[in-house]
Amino acid sequence: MLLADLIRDLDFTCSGRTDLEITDVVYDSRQVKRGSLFICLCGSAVDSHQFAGTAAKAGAAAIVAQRPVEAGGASVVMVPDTRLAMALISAAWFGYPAREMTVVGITGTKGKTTVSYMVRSILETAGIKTGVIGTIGAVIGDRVIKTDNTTPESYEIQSYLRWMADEGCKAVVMEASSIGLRGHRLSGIRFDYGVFTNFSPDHIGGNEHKDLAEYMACKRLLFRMCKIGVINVDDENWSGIVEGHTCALETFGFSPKAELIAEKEELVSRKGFLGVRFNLSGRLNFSGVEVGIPGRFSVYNALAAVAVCLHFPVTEQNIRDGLENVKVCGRVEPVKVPGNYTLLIDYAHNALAMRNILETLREYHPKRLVCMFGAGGNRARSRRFEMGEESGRLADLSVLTADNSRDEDVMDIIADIRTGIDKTGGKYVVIPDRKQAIKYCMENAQDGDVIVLAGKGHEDYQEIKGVKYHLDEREVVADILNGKL
Ligand SMILES: CC(=O)N[C@H]1[C@@H](OP(=O)(O)OP(=O)(O)OC[C@H]2O[C@@H](n3ccc(=O)[nH]c3=O)[C@H](O)[C@@H]2O)O[C@H](CO)[C@@H](O)[C@@H]1O[C@H](C)C(=O)N[C@@H](C)C(=O)N[C@H](CCC(=O)O)C(=O)O
Ligand SMILES: Nc1ncnc2c1ncn2[C@@H]1O[C@H](COP(=O)(O)OP(=O)(O)OP(=O)(O)O)[C@@H](O)[C@H]1O
Repeated sequence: MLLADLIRDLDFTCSGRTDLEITDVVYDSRQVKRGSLFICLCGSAVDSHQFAGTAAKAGAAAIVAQRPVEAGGASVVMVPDTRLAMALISAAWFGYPAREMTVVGITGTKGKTTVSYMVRSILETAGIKTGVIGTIGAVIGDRVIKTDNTTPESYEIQSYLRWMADEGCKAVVMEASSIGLRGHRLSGIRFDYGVFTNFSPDHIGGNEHKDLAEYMACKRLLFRMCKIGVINVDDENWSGIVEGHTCALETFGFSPKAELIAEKEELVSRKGFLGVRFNLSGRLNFSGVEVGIPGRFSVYNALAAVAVCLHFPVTEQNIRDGLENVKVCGRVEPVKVPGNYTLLIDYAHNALAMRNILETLREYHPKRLVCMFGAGGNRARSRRFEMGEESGRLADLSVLTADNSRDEDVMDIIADIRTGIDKTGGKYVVIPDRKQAIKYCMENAQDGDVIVLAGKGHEDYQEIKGVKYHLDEREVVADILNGKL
């Protein structure tokens, strides 16, 4: 592709030729080859403008920069912001794949992943092939490309969008993190729908946001990039989030002022199913809609998903089936077992997440709430005491085992967890081998128990002494049921 075609959407000045053939677009100098276009970025640790000369020596045909650089004979494209430039160049490089699909973006402090999967579940039930890009990875059906970030770098996003369009996806749902929005990872994409789930203090400090105001300002950006904003009006911050919006607005919530309203929600518990049931009114009139994810907040996530899906050719039955059967990999994910108890896999690996999940599950009044977990090695010790305290307080039985112990001895980690549990008088057993701990939970399950395997979620490995061993808890459960373990 010619440099001129790649940069035509940018506000730029160029020294050097623009009729050069570009062989690749890269933003890491170590990957530059002959004919590459190298984009200099100001990162949190490194300002890669310093590598422009090295990139030119390695054969880069052109360099994109936001300040003067030493670039040998390469053409230099000067832009005000190289991250914005990278998003626009990447979109051009991959042939504007977002234009070939209906694009949904989800922002908010909590619920982004869950709403994405709910939208996908409803659309795919209606036969609309849907890709997802978010915390779990770039996903089509069972295929997952793991991502480092909830909202990956713009180049990666555009490459996943190309993959999805080429695979015949008609829609794509993307988690739009505030950091991703701030860093122009989503720039150049015209979202058909932008969703706001909720807003609470999070991601402040360190490399993230300087304060709450900046966090909100970044979330706001989505509603200047989409055609229709779908807004939770029960969240007290909603008007701050849509300030300066350029999209049409649609609303959901329990509030009678919302356009899509939930009513009469109740918790539902039956074998292998923990969820919520509610009625929909306002734009729809459905009674007894069930969502297969526990917690009252599932109603909000479902409302957001339904509000989006109403814009697609979906039937009432598609909505009902999609919500009832939705599964989010590793997030209170039910695993089928023959016994009369419920087995869940969840990602909770700190005290707050553990409290959230255990309090949510307590509301279902299980016979016993059993929590199996460990804690990561080479990480803050306080986390272990706190997790021990939460599980000791909220679970009827804690099964202590290994997580990613890394370089530490698993028994030392468990000793710290026990210190926390001992404060509460909660019951526990210690089974350091994680597979054996799962087996113990299943073999000792009682009718009506809810058992949560906490910590691994969607991960499929266990890291011990520098080695990542394969461990997928779904496979472990299957092996136990098949008598292989
Ligand atoms: C603070 C931050 O946003 N960091 C992200 C950033 O890394 P960085 O700024 O540290 O990069 P850097 O090391 O300074 O390098 C800058 C540039 O120099 C280049 N380089 C470096 C060395 C060299 O020899 N040559 C060279 O060209 C690098 O390729 C890079 O382009 O760019 C990386 C690649 O795109 C990201 O993976 C990384 O996210 C880190 C992992 C991270 O934790 N980010 C968090 C803050 C984040 O983005 N979180 C959000 C929100 C999550 C949520 O809401 O739940 C997310 O979307 O994930
Ligand atoms: N609408 C909601 N309101 C409050 N809590 C929620 C909501 N949805 C999910 N949660 C809780 O937050 C946890 C994370 O949910 P989810 O992964 O969908 O959110 P996320 O926005 O993608 O979060 P993260 O950025 O932390 O990955 C869930 O396990 C659940 O406990």
